[in-house]
Amino acid sequence: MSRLRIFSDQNPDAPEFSSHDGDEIARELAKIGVHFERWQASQPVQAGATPEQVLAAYRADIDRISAERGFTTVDVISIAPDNPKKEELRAKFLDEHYHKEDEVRFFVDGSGLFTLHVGDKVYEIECVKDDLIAVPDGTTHWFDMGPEPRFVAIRFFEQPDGWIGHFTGTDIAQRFPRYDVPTKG
Ligand SMILES: CSCCC(=O)/C(O)=C/O
Ligand SMILES: [Fe+2]
Ligand code: NI
Repeated sequence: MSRLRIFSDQNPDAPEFSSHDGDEIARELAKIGVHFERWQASQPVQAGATPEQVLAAYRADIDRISAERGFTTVDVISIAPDNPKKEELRAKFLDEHYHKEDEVRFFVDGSGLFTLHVGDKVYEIECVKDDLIAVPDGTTHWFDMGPEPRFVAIRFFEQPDGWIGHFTGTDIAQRFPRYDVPTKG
C-alpha cells in the first residue's frame, strides 16, 4: 500500500506524519515540489508482458506527462527476486544522491521505497502499483528495492544519461529505515 512518512532528519525512530491516503500523500509532497499521482492502465497488463505491451497500456498518460515535463525517452525496468544481481542492483541507489534531471517513475507492478532529504525533513514514500512519483532535479534522495526486489517501473528521461546518480557522500541513508518488507494497510 502506498505510504508517506515524514521524519525530522535528526530522528529516524519516530515519524511526525504518516498516511496511506493518496490525496493526502499528493498534498504533502506538493509542498516540497514533488508530484504524486495514480494511473489506471487502458488495458490489462499480464504478468510477463513485454516492455512494448507495458508502454502501450499507459500510452496516453506517458504522452501527457512527457509533453508536460519535456521527456524524450521512456524505458521499462523490471526486477524480480530471482535476479542473480539483486544485491548489486539494490546497492546502486541505497546511498544519498541526486540527478541532474527530474526523476519520474511509474510503478506498473510491485513496490519500492524512495526517501527524500529536503531541508531538515526526511520524506519516505513507499511507491506501489499504479503510483507515479516525480522528484525534482537536484533533490537529494535514495531508493531501496528491498532484499527480495519485485517491481516493474516506467522511467522517463530528458537525456540518455538522466538516470545517473551524483552521490553526496553523506551517511544519512544508513540512519533511516530500510525497505525490508512491503507494508500492509
Ligand atoms: C524505480 S526505478 C530505479 C531507481 C532509480 O532509477 C533511482 O534513481 C533511484 O534513486
Ligand atoms: Fe535516484
Ligand atoms: Ni498502516
